[in-house]
Amino acid sequence: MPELVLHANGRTWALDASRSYTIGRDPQADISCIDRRVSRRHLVIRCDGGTWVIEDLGSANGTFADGRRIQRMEIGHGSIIRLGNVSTGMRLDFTGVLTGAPAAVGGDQARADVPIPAGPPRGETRPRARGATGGGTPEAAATPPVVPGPRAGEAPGAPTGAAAHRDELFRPLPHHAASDPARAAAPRTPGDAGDAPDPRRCEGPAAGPRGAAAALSIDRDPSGVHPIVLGQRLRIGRAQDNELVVEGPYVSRHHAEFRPLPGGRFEIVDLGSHNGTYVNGQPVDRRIIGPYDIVGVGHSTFRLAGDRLEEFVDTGEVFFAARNLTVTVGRGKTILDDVSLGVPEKSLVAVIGPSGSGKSTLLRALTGYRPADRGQVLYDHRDLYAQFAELRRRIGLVPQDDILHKELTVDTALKYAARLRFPGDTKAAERKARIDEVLQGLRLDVHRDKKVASLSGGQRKRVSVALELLTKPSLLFLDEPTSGLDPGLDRDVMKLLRELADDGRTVLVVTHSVAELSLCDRVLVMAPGGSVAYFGPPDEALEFFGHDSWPDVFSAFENHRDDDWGGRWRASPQYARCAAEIDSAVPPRQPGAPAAQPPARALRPKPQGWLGQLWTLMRRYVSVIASDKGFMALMLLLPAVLGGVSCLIPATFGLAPPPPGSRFRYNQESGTILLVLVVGMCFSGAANSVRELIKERVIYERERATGLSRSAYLMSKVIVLGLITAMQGVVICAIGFSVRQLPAQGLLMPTAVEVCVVVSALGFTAMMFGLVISALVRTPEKTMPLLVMFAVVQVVFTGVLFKLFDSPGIEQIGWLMPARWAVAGAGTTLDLAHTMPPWNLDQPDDVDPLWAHTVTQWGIDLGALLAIGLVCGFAVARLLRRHEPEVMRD
Ligand SMILES: Nc1ncnc2c1ncn2[C@@H]1O[C@H](COP(=O)(O)OP(=O)(O)OP(=O)(O)O)[C@@H](O)[C@H]1O
Repeated sequence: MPELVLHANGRTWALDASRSYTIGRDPQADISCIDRRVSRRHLVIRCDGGTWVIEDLGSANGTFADGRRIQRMEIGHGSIIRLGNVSTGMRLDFTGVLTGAPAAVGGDQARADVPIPAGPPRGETRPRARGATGGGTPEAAATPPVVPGPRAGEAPGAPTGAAAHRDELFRPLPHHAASDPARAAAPRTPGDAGDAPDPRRCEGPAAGPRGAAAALSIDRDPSGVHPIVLGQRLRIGRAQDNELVVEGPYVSRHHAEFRPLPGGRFEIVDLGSHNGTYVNGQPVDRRIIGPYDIVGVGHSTFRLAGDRLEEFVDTGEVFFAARNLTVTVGRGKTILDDVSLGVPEKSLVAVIGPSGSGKSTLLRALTGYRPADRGQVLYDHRDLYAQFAELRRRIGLVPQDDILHKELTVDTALKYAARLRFPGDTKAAERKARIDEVLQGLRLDVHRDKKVASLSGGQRKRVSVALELLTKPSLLFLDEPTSGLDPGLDRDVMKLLRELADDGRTVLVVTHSVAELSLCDRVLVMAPGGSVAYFGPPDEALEFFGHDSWPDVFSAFENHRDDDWGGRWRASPQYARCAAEIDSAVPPRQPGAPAAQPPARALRPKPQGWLGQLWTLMRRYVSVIASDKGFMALMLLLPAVLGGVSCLIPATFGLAPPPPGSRFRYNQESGTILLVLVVGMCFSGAANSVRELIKERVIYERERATGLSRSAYLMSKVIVLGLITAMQGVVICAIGFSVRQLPAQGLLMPTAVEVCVVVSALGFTAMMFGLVISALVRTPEKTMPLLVMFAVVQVVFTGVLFKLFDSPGIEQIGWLMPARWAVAGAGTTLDLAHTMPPWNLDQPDDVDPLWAHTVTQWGIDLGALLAIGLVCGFAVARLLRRHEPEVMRD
């Protein structure tokens, strides 16, 4: 059998071909190490049919050979393998064994453990080998002698078993270097795993202490271990009376519970938490947990490990990567072309590029708003798209437009935002404490009582950032936060972002401004066509492009749009360096796994949160309206004026039929007055709502991504606007009827009340039509023409101007018009069919059937009116969907 010698960090093991060896951080591994980049069970070495092979066991950070990530590889004399990182990962050297060299570990032994002083393997300087073949020649290095017995420098009799060397196999954790003064002071050599990271160098996530820690996802060491007592439940939540207290803005007081099952198994049960409990990124109500399942509660994840529960807290220092992101639109036009990047934790990354180069598209792909058609986004090694339901809460996004209601004060706006995002059982004091903390952190506390509208552009941007920071995101994305700001404010905002990154999160900012790029760790330059032209330290970028200034670079993009900028980047040595690093951080894609969207179920808000959301949204909406004095005045003025103008129409008998004995048989003006009132109400109702959705579309889009319920949002609009519109209906009718004579008797109620009910119902339906328009258009300017069109069409279809019934086609179109049913409803009460002159005086009984003076017809007319409103409600819900992040469209 061929034998093999493994050299790692100055130690040597002779491997026995009759057995296999696992390497990993797991104390139970055959060869155990403590490097954080190495997975618990990282790889296995075994002799397969006479050939030695290594096989990666699905490690998080990968196994590398010859600069490439490998899954399985034959190894032999001279093989060099890296664990956890392509260039700085733990190095394993394999060499052959001299004839007669003892194979130290037998099949019945637990571990390979024969240290032998070995010569340097190919290509690397290592301590010289001792023994006859020493001397430093390549040959000598290639055939190191195997010397059984104690390690060099080890006292005879010292333990030589696995336990003895386990902690020494690999050098101390890179991230421990800083806390080890001797090591920290020692001169460093390139490739030393303990090198301090320079995030401005394109060294990838695991290049240094911080990278190593972040690149491990669930594979990192737990931040806490909680013993599980057999047969006992373990409740998780924010409240102190839980067995396991977990802090965080997304954790409910009593969030979830681990419950024992027969056979020593456990299940996780969600206790009706506000933000959900997740298993492997998918929301669950109840699920049996296996050893490989990851349970997510807020920013913490848990894993069962025997009789313990390991907790991993996401403190914000996570590695974020994207690989091969490609977005195509229309008939296959590529607007994002194979974009890859790896962002170490605590980095500030700027995305720049000419207009239309795909910066916003990239941002939407990275945040999961519009997942890429191809490629992966990895958050701490977890697939963001597949686990968006859970991971979306770790991402903050500040869009280009402000995500706060300008009419509110900073304090009030943040209070409502906190109410919507935090669990329903969060106390007001807890929310206030977090708001205070964020405002102080961003030096905004002096502005807290000012209206958002009164703040400068830079301050407003800070408030938007404050809003996002409420929930402590690990990743913060900003879309052109400095657009429209003067250079001073531009610098302020960028400095703020630098501070935020240094504080323990990754910040990625899309910007047009290149003035403050030096504050960033990396810059991603997008080229026309959506490809990457450069990704790396900002101070190397201009040299890479061969220009002296950024305007020159942008001019080059403009003048050579068709050049293969992406190809030039991919052919560069800088790319090779970065790509290898990105690959080293990205676990291989599971075969056949699509860049999937999360299951729809994952996106539904918890039912118990719906009413709370509705209540908060309604209160916020009322606050916004109440603080907008102009809007309030208009709301009162409009019905008053419309009701008033109807009084100007001369009408001897008002809305009533001529009295018996009068020389007039009919009252033509009654129809005209009703037409004015109805059209006035139509216009008023639709005007109330026509801008309401479009004007806060950005806010809705952002809040929807954080879990806002679409139906709660829509309902808040319907209820508040519905009430306002109904009140306007009362005002219109009160003024309009004040000078008019009405028929003495209604069908069910007093005539004025009965007509007023119909007019108010019309206002409601018109308001719903307004919402449809508001959800339909892409810009607020388009609402006005549509509003006017709606009002004019209603005039035509009132049924008062010409005969609608018995007119095939027109009659059926009329059924779709709220004004048609409103006039009909009021007409039944007023008996308009016999008050107005018939269309044909020779046929006085040929009257509109919808105007029949009966209770049933009144009910039908009113019902049809409200049904149209309901249909509009469904239409709005569908249309709203179009403006939501793609992943939220359930
Ligand atoms: N849904 C879409 N359908 C078709 N083309 C699209 C779509 N979305 C974006 N594009 C096109 O893709 C290109 C990139 O758009 P994107 O908004 O990402 O660029 P950008 O770099 O952010 O531009 P700017 O700096 O002007 O904001 C543009 O040419 C744009 O017209």
